[in-house]
Amino acid sequence: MLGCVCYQIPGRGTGSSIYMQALGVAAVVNPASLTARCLLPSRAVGVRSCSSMTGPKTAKSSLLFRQLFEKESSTYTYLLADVSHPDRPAVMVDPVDKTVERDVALVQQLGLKLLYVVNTHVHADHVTGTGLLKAKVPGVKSAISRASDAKADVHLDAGEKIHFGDLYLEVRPTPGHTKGCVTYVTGEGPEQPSPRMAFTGDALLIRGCGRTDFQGGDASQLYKSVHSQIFSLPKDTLLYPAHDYKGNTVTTVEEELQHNPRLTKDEKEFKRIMQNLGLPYPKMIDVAVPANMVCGIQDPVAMSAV
Ligand SMILES: N[C@@H](CCC(=O)N[C@@H](CSS)C(=O)NCC(=O)O)C(=O)O
Repeated sequence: MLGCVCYQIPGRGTGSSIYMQALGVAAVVNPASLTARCLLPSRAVGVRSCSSMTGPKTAKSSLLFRQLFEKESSTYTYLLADVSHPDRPAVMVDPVDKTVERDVALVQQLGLKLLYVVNTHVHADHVTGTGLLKAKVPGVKSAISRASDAKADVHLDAGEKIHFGDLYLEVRPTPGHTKGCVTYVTGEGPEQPSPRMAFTGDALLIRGCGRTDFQGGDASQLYKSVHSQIFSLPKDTLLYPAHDYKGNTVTTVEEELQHNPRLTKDEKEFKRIMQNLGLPYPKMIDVAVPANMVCGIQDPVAMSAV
């Protein structure tokens, strides 16, 4: 596990809490007081009624953020929570079955209420922890893109928002590594984390990108997805991938626009690079894909005993 020390930095912004990860770059500040608003679209996940949103709010949203690592598959799991909200509601992105005990313990220790476990896509290299988390944490809902065709409690479409307290993640479709890949991006606005943060799954890796040779992969589509949905974000947006094989933890749009050895090329050259990666298939692909199409629950009878 990398960087799980939480620092609270006083005196920044207008009294808001800042939580900073030890090894990551993420420093999340929400300086502005919330004002009366009703931004939730009817398709938003975690919809609250507009009446509960009226009237000025004086509380400030503070993001608690953790980047967690599973070493066998080099997978990052992310935990986000609104710790200004009395319920401390939380969302987990891309958990791994092997580290669910650790993740549940962390959620409990931090006093969080886990609302959603969301996946960026149907992973091919590890079994998601989603099913185990659903069994261990009462009330938690699984979510994945509708385009993935995978089973889940909530199917997400482009532009939908996953709300946790006063914070949210926006769903951006980024197919190409798989047909159902999405990137989750923190909200836009004065009360949302700044800089923004994007959880890119395997669409964008640090100085790389997801392979495109199975699960509906398509190099042209991936190129367009990354350029239109990720590189169009503000330059300082922090990018958090689902994997890193070299010990990196985070990058930015600006860094990848300058230094990504694949995605800085034109589309033709990108396709040529992707056709010649020569990577062996992930060792667990035959187990992982069918398991992840059902949120990691391969045997419902066995799971009911968990
Ligand atoms: N060796 C690993 C799998 C490594 C791999 O193929 N990673 C994928 C993401 S997980 S499907 C990938 O897209 N890699 C791109 C790259 O450039 O490395 C295993 O056997 O599990």
